[in-house]
Amino acid sequence: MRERLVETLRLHLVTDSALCGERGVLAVVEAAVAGGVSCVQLREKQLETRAFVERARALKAWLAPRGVPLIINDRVDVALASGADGVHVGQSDMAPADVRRLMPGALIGLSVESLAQLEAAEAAPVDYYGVSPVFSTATKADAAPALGLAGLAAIRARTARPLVAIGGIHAGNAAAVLAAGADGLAVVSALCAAADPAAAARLLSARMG
Ligand SMILES: Cc1ncc(COP(=O)(O)OP(=O)(O)O)c(N)n1
Ligand SMILES: Cc1nc(C(=O)O)sc1CCOP(=O)(O)O
Ligand SMILES: [Mg+2]
Repeated sequence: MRERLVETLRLHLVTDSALCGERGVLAVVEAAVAGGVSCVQLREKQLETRAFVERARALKAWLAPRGVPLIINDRVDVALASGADGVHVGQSDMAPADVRRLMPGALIGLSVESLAQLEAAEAAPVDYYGVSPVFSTATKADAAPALGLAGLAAIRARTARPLVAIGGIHAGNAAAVLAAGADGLAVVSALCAAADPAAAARLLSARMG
């Protein structure tokens, strides 16, 4: 059960429509999945709700036959309306227990940015943690201070739950992040801003061993 979940979370694409540019989010997702992405999180901070649901439905329709789960960032209503597989929430988003009540079978991810947040989260109904950010990143303006590999390792030592590392991760540091204890990697710019997202995903997968 845990092994299957970890396999699913292994290479997690978090979308950014500005970085995808004129190619569009769906085209970048298609290429990244062809290159080895195992899970997609649709993250839309500006899109109006109706357009967000439509984009989520289009992604779900393309991903489902390929066995790749769709996770929605922040928005349980969008996840429910689109039939998505899960929701990723942060420390100020809807509490995991409330997400679980609304979506009993969903894959629920929670961001943890410190050991204190981890301790508080261990009793919550969460399937995986987003350990964030491991390295500093320009992609999220309000990210917490970087944990570094030592911070990730300290979190690894305190929980058996799957850890998905995020923040500043690319092919050049992927192996080190896994060696520090991550089960999976979540990336935005290394895929969404890549000239060839399929090739970028293949390189990341290769570096993950
Ligand atoms: C896998 C993963 N980890 C962490 C985050 C960050 O979530 P959050 O703290 O809610 O910040 P926003 O993404 O909502 O800006 C994530 N999205 N995915
Ligand atoms: C979506 C997100 N959440 C973060 C957090 O620290 O919670 S960092 C981040 C963006 C990561 O982008 P990139 O792979 O381009 O560094
Ligand atoms: Mg959030």
